Amino acid sequence: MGRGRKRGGRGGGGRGKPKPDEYRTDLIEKSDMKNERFFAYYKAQKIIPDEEWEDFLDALRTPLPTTFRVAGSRQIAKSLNETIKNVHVPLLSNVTFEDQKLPPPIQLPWYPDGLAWQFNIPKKVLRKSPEFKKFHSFLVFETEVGNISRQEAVSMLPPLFLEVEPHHTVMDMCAAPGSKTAQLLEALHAQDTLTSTSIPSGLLVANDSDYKRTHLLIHQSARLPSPAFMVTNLDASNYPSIKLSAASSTNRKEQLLFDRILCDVPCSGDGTLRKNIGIWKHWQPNDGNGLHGLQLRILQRAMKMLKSNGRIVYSTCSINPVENEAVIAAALESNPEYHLVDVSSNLPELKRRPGMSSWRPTADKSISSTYQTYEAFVAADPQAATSTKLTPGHWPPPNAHELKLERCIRIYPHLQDSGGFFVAVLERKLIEVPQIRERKRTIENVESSELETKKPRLESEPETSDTIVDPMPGVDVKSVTQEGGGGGTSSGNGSFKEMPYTFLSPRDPALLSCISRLRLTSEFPSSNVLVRNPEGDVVRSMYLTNDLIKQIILANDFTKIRLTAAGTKVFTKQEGGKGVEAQYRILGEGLPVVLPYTDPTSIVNGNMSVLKHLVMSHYPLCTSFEESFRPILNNLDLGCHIFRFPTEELDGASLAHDLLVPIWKSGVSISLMVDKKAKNALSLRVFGIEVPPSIRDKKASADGGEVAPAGDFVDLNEKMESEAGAEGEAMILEDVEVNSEIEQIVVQAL
Ligand SMILES: C[S@@+](CC[C@H](N)C(=O)[O-])C[C@H]1O[C@@H](n2cnc3c(N)ncnc32)[C@H](O)[C@@H]1O
Repeated sequence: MGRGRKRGGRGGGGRGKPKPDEYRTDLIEKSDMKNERFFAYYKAQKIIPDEEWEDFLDALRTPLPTTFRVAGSRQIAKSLNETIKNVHVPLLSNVTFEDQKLPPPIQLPWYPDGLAWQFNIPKKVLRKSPEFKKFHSFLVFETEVGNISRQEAVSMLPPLFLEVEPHHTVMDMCAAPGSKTAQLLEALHAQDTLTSTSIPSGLLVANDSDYKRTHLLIHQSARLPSPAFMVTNLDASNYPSIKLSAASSTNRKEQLLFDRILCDVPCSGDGTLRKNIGIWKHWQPNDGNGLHGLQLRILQRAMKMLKSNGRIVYSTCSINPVENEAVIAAALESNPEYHLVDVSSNLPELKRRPGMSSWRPTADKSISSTYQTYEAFVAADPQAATSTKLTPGHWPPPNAHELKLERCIRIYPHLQDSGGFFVAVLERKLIEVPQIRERKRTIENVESSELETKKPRLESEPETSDTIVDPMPGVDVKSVTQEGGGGGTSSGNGSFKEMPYTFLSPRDPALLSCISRLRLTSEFPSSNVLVRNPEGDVVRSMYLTNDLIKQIILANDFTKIRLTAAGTKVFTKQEGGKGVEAQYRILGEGLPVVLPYTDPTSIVNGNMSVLKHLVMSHYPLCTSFEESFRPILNNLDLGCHIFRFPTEELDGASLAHDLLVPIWKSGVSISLMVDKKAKNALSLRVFGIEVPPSIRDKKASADGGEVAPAGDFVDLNEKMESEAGAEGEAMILEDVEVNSEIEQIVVQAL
């Protein structure tokens, strides 16, 4: 997408003849989908052969089909994909609406393991056809819990070309709203099983310069909780060095370098015309011209942060060579240790066109002329040359053919009914440069590349060799915060108001109580648990990180790297309700992370009818469960437990794999501690029905309030536009709270 400007277009709609208002919020007739500047500019670039021009325009004027990806960890995705293939598609294969046969969803042929789908059904049909309505509900609820991601087909490409593995250190430079971040996280977690999350040795840093948008990244990550994930809020073109712990002999801090970097840079977004139809009205070549400098600086900064033999994927949703090949060419010119990778045999079913080696920029809004060389441009209009942002780097370099720019990938809308897109895969040759010299060069190069200066938001980091306070695991020291390393506070960094990250002592009483409550084994990495306050008080939530993230937090001033999130939340404080003391409970999102360390004898085994009762009722009384299960419930201590429901089929309902859920036992009832939307998704998946509204929902509805709307099946970029004004915190899903007030309502109602 582009720079987050307001756009009215919405995806969906069919290829037939749906009325425009079925998928458009800002009406525009096909005949108005034109822009002479756009036509003149792209004809001059010769981006496609003349004989394809009309097909290209036709595709641009047709709404995009809906595409989605089955997300989540690999095994869960495969299991859900089977459900779509074997249950939903057959049900949708013979559906007619107003005497027209509707096509069922189809798999995108190029996406690995058939995990991406496309369908072309107008919104009206989704609302009115019972079969498609049910499918739509399924998509909405599975999206809410992160098992499905509505995402433009072409936007799924960059993470596939990055080829991330669990041991990789990965950076997503411009990550929000995070659809590609989610794909990268899934690749990092390739070793997760159906029920438990692995702790990768690598990490993913998701960065965005827009603070509000970083909260979308945090929201996204709650869908695939990872101790190996962190979010930063920095200008990617000036990203500071992240330090690792001091090397013991010299006490000098090494720089974190990356195996994989994604540069999905801000762009003019003209490849998204089918969705963002406002671009028809406003498009002009200076959109791309003005972004070239920032795009190049972001890519060049990434090139300095990559390990030898590492890989960078640069992508835009623009078809403008000034934002694409020109950036790649200029970056290769200044970084000769890099080359473009030939990925022509990857994703063989993907229809693509080679990158361009010649193009003709212009600064002229009405495109009366384009110029073959920078010199020709300056000669034609010396004044314009000084007043525009055009540089020689906007043009192809004289050695363009040597750079193998044809290895870049161009996707046009008419090739496979998608958006327009650009991808380039770059690798750094193995070089034997000592890392410490590399770091010095890094800083120098970044500074010298700041020709079109954008005032850096951060002060440059002092080159200190501060001592790191790193407690030995198992040694009972006072809580250690990353402030031990940098001594920074948020006040030192302008508007950055995040709370610090403080690691708990493994003997912290609150942590020990969680460990004993859940009977966690001694392998649980209890020295990697942190809280978000300077004193190390366990006020509300505890987070788990992997070793590498811990190392980074301890070695860096979190305000300098503007660390917005790190690790994943595992335990949270739960007020107990009547007669029950407050205690820490495991969160739904933390359970798969903690499960491998849980003593199996502490897990309570349930069955399908118990599950159904828990899902369909709100805070059911212990006495309302089947008789054989009541003694088990009676024997449980008050508070938090883990229940396991094994694979089973009962009365047409089926669990495809073991299900593990957090449960809370209060004085009189037990409840499933999962978010309302997750509960609905579970119910639809297992029992084929939605959860009936709770008493609280009914009461809210009677009072004229809003009751958990199912919402639309929207993609993150669209969601961004509508939620941009909302406070990030409000978007983070929280588990349901059980409190005495709700308990009372339940008891009264029963
Ligand atoms: C094309 S969008 C990224 C889409 C994202 N990769 C995804 O797949 O969901 C570009 C992002 O870059 C961010 N951005 C713009 N300028 C930036 C900069 N200088 N540094 C870092 N991020 C920047 C914008 O806030 C926007 O979220």
